[in-house]
Amino acid sequence: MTLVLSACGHAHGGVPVLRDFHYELPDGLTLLLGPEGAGKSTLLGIAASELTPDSGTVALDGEPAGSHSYRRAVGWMPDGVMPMTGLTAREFVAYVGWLKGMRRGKAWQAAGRALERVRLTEYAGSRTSRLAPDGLALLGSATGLVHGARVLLLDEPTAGLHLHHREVFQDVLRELVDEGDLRVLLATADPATLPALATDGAADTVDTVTVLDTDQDESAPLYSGTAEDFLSRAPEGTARGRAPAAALAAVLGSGRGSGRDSERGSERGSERGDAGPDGVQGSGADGAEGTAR
Ligand SMILES: Nc1ncnc2c1ncn2[C@@H]1O[C@H](COP(=O)(O)OP(=O)(O)OP(=O)(O)O)[C@@H](O)[C@H]1O
Repeated sequence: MTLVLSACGHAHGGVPVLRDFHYELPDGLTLLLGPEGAGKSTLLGIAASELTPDSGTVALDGEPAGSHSYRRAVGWMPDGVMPMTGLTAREFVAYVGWLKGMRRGKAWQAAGRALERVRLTEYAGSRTSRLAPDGLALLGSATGLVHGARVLLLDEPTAGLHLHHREVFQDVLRELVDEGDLRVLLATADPATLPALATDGAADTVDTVTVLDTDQDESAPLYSGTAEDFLSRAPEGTARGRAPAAALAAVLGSGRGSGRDSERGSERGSERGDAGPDGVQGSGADGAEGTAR
């Protein structure tokens, strides 16, 4: 099962974000990192067929994005789940299933199962407007799963959550991936989104880390590698808790040091007065499993 973006181009307001972009979603759980404006939401939106690329193709096992089977197979949780006043958690999830083309009865049954998978069964009858932020994040995942998704796309799902709730969310995601035929792509600007990255559980939790940057050549991610390889990019002696942020800074630093500033990157960089990521120069170990360009 493979979700592939081939030669995709997309511009916002005439400024290219992706150009001739190729991406194949890896197995398991992939963390998509990068600073604000790097194009993470754009990539997710295209993969979710919420955005139509200006050029190129998107397909899951040969089924084109936008087709009925593609939409059923790909679940998407956009940045920030808005509760629907008046609907219970189960009604909300069932409603999303119905929007995805399920019959009402099936959507209702599937909503119960989806809530169980994200550990929200006890809140099934609660109004969505009453759910705490962590409950909403889990609810968003349930809406992504209700229609039997094989790919789950999550945009900043844990923004603003306390550490404990991020840990619960991370454990739920890992369980979902380990249960079987599900790939997850989680986009965030914050490498501490999944607490495991800052502990020794990184390799068991995150399968792949992919990095986009504003300054990259838009045809491929700046970096893609295992969690272990990614963390090894942090300068030697970095405390484990700081390793995710330091590794990201190093990867971004090595990309920006390569002198391949894109049109978009140059524009964005000058807009922000951005002189580079925290002054960290990228070097790090050359992991065999990762690619940094
Ligand atoms: N609807 C839009 N109209 C105009 N420009 C947009 C639009 N959406 C995104 N952009 C611009 O495209 C670039 C990529 O945005 P995108 O949201 O994909 O990045 P991101 O990595 O997800 O950033 P963030 O974490 O801030 O959401 C940014 O410079 C952004 O300002």
